Amino acid sequence: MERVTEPPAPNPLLEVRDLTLRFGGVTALDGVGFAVRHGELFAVIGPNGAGKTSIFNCLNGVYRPQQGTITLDGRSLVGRAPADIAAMGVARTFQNLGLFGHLTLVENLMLGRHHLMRTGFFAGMFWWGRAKREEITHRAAVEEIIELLELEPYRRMPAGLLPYGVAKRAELGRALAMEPRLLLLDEPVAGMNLEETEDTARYLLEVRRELGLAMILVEHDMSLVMDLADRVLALDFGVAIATGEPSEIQHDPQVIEAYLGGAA
Ligand SMILES: Nc1ncnc2c1ncn2[C@@H]1O[C@H](COP(=O)(O)OP(=O)(O)OP(=O)(O)O)[C@@H](O)[C@H]1O
Repeated sequence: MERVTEPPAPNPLLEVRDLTLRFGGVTALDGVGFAVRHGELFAVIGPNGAGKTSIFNCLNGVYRPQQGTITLDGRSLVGRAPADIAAMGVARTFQNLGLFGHLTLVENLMLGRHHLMRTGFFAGMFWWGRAKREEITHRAAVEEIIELLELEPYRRMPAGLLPYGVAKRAELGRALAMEPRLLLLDEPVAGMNLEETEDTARYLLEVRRELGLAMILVEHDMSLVMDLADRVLALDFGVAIATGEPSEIQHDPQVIEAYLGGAA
């Protein structure tokens, strides 16, 4: 299997080099390197077990790689706790929803902004005016996201009662409420029907257009990846086998072999 390494990109937002992660005898990631540019929609593809989720877990501090470097605007992420990495601007949506079912959609989005809030509960008791002003600012930011994702009709509904496609969109909203610099999208259309998938594609394009946010997409739906991504990294058995624009990746012999080999 031939390994690819990208030539260094000028001023990338995220730079990953030589990332290696092992679980006992299993090498989940084997010297993986790639860079994500500011505002780029970057996709990671690969057959089951290729290492896609492991990359996300290394990026957000859930797993600590044995080797390699990860930098966000030049600052190292390796060894930091997930909460610190989130505070540095890396947000993630989950394959299984990460919403609080008994809280309303607005409350879930407000929670997404928690780390941006300066006034804690006790300070709020003494500095009531400041806390109130802060809440108004955060409310306004949340309302902008609700408008961007066309979630107005569901504002006061408990998240647990939202239809599936809407709940996934609400989760995207919660991640956006964190005002991230890099958004990790973990299978955003898993379990969706065609209409919901098309809607999600539209919202993701809208988010990129409106917010210019860099995103990494892990997704099994190849047509979505090929439609949305600026560039794609293909993994197989933890090794980066190709990086390039969707049209190049689609015709890459190693990528075709990885997928067809898996299906045979
Ligand atoms: N916590 C863990 N303990 C042991 N092995 C693990 C662990 N997490 C992942 N692995 C192994 O690492 C390899 C990569 O797994 P990973 O979940 O990253 O792949 P994936 O590409 O996300 O797969 P899928 O598309 O099925 O979600 C697999 O062989 C998997 O069994």
